[in-house]
Amino acid sequence: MANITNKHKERIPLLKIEQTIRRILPLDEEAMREAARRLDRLTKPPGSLGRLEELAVQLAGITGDADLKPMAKAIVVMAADHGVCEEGVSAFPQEVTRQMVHNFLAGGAAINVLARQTGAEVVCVDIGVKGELEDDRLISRKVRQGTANMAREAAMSREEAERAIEIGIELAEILAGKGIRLFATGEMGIGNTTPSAAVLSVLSDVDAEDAVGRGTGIDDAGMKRKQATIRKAIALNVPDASDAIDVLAKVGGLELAGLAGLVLGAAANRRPVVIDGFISTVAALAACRIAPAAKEYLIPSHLSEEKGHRVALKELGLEPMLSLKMRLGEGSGAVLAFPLIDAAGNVLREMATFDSAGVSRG
Ligand SMILES: O=C(O)c1ccc[n+]([C@@H]2O[C@H](COP(=O)([O-])O)[C@@H](O)[C@H]2O)c1
Ligand SMILES: Cc1cc2nc[nH]c2cc1C
Repeated sequence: MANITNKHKERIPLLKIEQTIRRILPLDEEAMREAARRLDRLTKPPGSLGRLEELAVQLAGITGDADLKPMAKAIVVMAADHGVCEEGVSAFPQEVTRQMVHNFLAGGAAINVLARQTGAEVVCVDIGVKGELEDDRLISRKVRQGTANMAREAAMSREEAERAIEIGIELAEILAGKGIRLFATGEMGIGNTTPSAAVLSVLSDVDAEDAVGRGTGIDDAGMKRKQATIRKAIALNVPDASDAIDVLAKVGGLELAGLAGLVLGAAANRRPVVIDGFISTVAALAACRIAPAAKEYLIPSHLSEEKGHRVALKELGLEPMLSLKMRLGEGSGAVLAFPLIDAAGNVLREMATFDSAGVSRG
């Protein structure tokens, strides 16, 4: 079992994580072969639909069924705060996290607009926002009131990181049980590009400079502070690169751990999960270090402008489908990939074959 030491085996949260890891199976090769055979009978030169064909084969492998059905979709937006904001690493104040949660719930954020356009549900989760949030439409799963400042101490305890992962797993299970067939990762957390860069730096063994970007738009002096803060946090906390849960706990964030759990839960339930920008991709990377088999369940969406995103995608071997100069987060890029994923299913389901249409093969 990947990255699980005996020392922690007795604990209940880890048992849940461990059970989930065991449930993540390789893709169904027979369903993939069947989808590929069908694609080759359709009225087009073989392979001419490129990425759409790859997507169709992957979806068949994930779901175990070459009859691709229309998919109910949900974007899970995990919101949390970051003690490291004390170091002056974001262009925006911390209270924007809570304010944006209200905006998500009221339906006024970019993710709400884009989700409506694709008929997808936005599920907003408080996994660690500072302050109280009372709203029936919010999924309240606060693990703690934001992380601690990782430049001074561990961002959270191992138990808290495990709890956040478990919350992500549980949400995937609940939503899958309610008929959701396609997941997307989304997040909101002022300051979260800093822990994301720290986690990436440790997991991919790259220098802070290559992992760090401007986030919400910090200036050059802020960039230098970000790099120095990440180096300091890593030197102080000494995260174990071979143990992604340790890395998430020491220099990560609650929404990062929650999204890692969502990826694991989606994969264990044989559901594809569309990965948004920088923060989401780092969370997916952590999930794949916990359970390498989860990788096959990931669908990349866009290339974020955030500098470290390329590094994180490369580490996962993922090639984004869109490049829109976006750097918003919230799941906005992932949702924009939904029509492409639907298109893959539609061509497999609806296109005529050479035989049925009376078209000659080459
Ligand atoms: O998804 C991305 O690639 C992305 C890139 C830059 C910023 N963000 C969003 O901006 C916030 C983090 O930026 P910062 O500067 O506060 O670390 C957080 O709420 C993210 O959703 C998101
Ligand atoms: C306004 C605002 C909206 C966001 N959405 C995701 N991250 C964000 C950061 C800010 C600052």
